[in-house]
Formats: sequence, C-alpha cells, structure tokens
Amino acid sequence: MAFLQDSTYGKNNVKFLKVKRDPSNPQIHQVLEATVRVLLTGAFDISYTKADNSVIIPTDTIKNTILIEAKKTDVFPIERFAAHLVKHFLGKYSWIDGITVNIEQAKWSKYSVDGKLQPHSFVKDGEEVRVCELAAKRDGSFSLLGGVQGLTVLKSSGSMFHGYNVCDYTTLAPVWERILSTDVDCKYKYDSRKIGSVDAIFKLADSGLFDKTFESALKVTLDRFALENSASVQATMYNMGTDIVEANPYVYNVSYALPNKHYILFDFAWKGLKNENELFYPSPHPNGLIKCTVGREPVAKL
Ligand SMILES: O=c1[nH]c(=O)c2[nH]c(=O)[nH]c2[nH]1
Repeated sequence: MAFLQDSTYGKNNVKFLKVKRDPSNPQIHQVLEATVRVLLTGAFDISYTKADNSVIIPTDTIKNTILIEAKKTDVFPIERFAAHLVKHFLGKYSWIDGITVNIEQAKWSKYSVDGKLQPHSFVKDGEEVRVCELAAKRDGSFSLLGGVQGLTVLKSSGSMFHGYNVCDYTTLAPVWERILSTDVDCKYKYDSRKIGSVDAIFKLADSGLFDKTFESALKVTLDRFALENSASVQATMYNMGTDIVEANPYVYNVSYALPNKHYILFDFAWKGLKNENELFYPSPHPNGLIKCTVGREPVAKL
C-alpha cells in the first residue's frame, strides 16, 4: 500500500521592500529588499491523503502574513525577521510542528555625491545576495544558517592547477597561471548550543552578531580569493572556511559550493602568435563544481 512519506508546503518568492527611517532624522533611510520563503510541516497529512482542506493554512495567507509582519516589525537583520516569522507561525497555528524560513536580501548600498553620503539614494552594486535560513521545530530545536550567494569573482593571476592525477583519460595541461572565476555560494551554520534558542536570536541581532558574521565571511572570501596563490579551488575554499570558523566563535561550520568557471586560453599557434595568458574565451561547456564543509569539530563521515 502507498503512504505519504513526507510533505511540506508554503509560499516561495514573497518579495517586499521595507524602508526604515532613522528616528532622529526621518530623511535618513535604510532599505531592505527581501525575497522570502516559508515552508510548514505538521498535521497536514489529511490534506494530502483525505482531500481534507480544513488543516491547510492557504499559501496566500502565508504570503499575507509575511507582508503584514514585515510592516509591523523590525526586519533588520534578516535573521531577526526569520525568528519573528517562526514565532508567529508556531504561536498562531497549534498544528504546525516545524517551519523553515529562507530570506534573501538584495544588495542596495548608499552612495556619495560630491563627497556627501546620500541619505536615501542607493545603488545596486552587485548581484550577490545575503541569505539566511532558520529551521525550527515546536520542541525548541532549531538550526540557523547565514551566507552569501551569487558573488561573482575572477582573478587573472595567482591561481595554479598542477600535480593532479594523470591517467589515460587526462587531456588537461598543468598550469602555473590561469584565470580563476566562480560564483560564490557560502553558507555558515551557527552553533545552536551557543545561540541557545530562537528567542535568543532577537538579542543577538541587537548585539550585531549576524551583521558582523556576514561581513566577516564576505571579507574572508574576498581577501583569500585575492591574496592567496591558489593551488586549486579545493585548497582555497578550505582555507576560506577555516578562516571564517576561526574568526567567528558562533559559527559551527561553513559550506562552500563553488563552480569553477573555466576560461580557456585560446591557442594561436596555428597563426604563429604567442598567447601569454592574455586572451581567453569563457567556456560555455561544463564547469567544475566543488563543495566542502569546514567544521569546528570533526564529525563521523557516513
Ligand atoms: O581547482 C581545480 N580543481 C579541480 O578539481 C579541477 N579540475 C579541473 O579540470 N580543473 C580544476 N581546477
């Protein structure tokens, strides 16, 4: 007999932009453009197995909730708003057992005109997004991740790749100079034991912990990328993860997923021209995809 093994549902891609005015000068603004996803688990089985909709909180209501709560509460930083939504849903609907909130924050930065920082004008100076994920259960257990996604970087020197396994299927030539480019996906998981509870997230948000951790992860990623003479994507991402864990006591582990976006040195030999790492073409073909998690404590591998 077939049975429902697993299920979850909710609303994805709920977008808002919130303006926060400085209480001491309402002309000074901060903006948060967010994309939110809320997924619920709990006593929803009968909606699947018996076509009984009585337990369904419509995804339209979930969307309204995200927008109403974004209006009513402080949404900075995104980790605080995630905690607020978790408490709202678990508090209002007794049959919800678990909730996962994902929030993406677009990059809007203030800029200066004639040396004067503008109070309410912003430039979108990057496609990267700050992200967080808070997954919480009614029993109080939770996990909190922060991160950056879509940060596209490239270096035109200071990256090598040689010494790899060579077999009868290998065509790749070793290089001591190459283009290295990737779209950074970095997620750091906070240590739930150190945070304590979902309620504690609000105080830690006030203390600036989540902003500081984000800034640190971003800086480490960019610094390492620029300064290290990279032996491989693998070695560089491990070093980035190590730096983040060591600099941030609340971080339990760091996961990177990095595509290796190949730039191929064009061969001009047939034309009698030398190509000294000057002209490359971006490969439309398969890219490498390299992932690792760097933890504070060793854990058993399954
Ligand atoms: O940094 C790299 N890691 C690899 O695993 C790999 N494989 C490859 O073809 N080029 C690269 N570069």
